[in-house]
Amino acid sequence: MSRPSSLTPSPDVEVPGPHPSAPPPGTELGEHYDGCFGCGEELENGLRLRTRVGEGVSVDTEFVVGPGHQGAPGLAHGGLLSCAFDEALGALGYLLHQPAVTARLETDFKRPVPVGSTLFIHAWCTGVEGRKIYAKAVGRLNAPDGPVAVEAASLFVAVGFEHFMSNGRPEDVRRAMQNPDVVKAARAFEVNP
Ligand SMILES: CCCCCCCC/C=C\CCCCCCCC(=O)SCCNC(=O)CCNC(=O)[C@H](O)C(C)(C)COP(=O)(O)OP(=O)(O)OC[C@H]1O[C@@H](n2cnc3c(N)ncnc32)[C@H](O)[C@@H]1OP(=O)(O)O
Repeated sequence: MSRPSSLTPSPDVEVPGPHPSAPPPGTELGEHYDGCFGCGEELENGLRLRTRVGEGVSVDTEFVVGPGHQGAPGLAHGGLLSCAFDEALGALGYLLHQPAVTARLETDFKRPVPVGSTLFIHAWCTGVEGRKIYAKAVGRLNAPDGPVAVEAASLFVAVGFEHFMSNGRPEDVRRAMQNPDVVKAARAFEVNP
């Protein structure tokens, strides 16, 4: 099936503000699920990213690149950098109070990212059209105003909670639903698990 390739919304699209009950700027969002490779706090080999709410529908995420994240010797693996961006962009759904999944993610690698560096990722929503949530992100080296190393653009598609319930491996879904934090995350989206 052919898909439109653009990751840019129509010029007249509305750029939404945060949902009235979205957490205020500065709030740390915490993990949305302990098995998440991007944000799971206890996941041994995960990225363990922490994300803070920014102004409007935006977030800031820091990725500390460690020796377990290498592609070439001493340099971050591009796929893991894309993963960090997927996580940061996905967190915008919290501010819109809308569960959503990545449909497209485009990543531009502009500079090498060495092990030991911190990538400061800023992600923001650029528009919502029906179920389609457009967003962009930029990653800067070692400081929020450091040189740009990575840029990303994405299209997320809004889904209902049943997307996770009916597509996830049943034992993982059952285990997740026993975790009060996941139930709390689901409630934060005002969906009924
Ligand atoms: C029980 C416990 C649960 C715990 C959970 C707690 C809450 C957590 C909530 C949130 C966590 C956030 C976590 C962030 C982590 C990172 C996010 C990820 O990595 S997500 C994983 C990777 N992504 C997928 O697995 C998607 C797989 N794809 C799909 O499921 C479908 O393709 C889906 C939902 C994306 C679309 O399918 P359709 O059938 O619902 O809808 P259609 O009609 O195809 O698309 C809707 C519109 O979007 C466009 N579209 C869809 N895909 C497109 C594409 N690839 N490129 C361009 N446009 C596309 C279409 O053209 C259509 O546009 P027009 O409305 O007609 O204008």
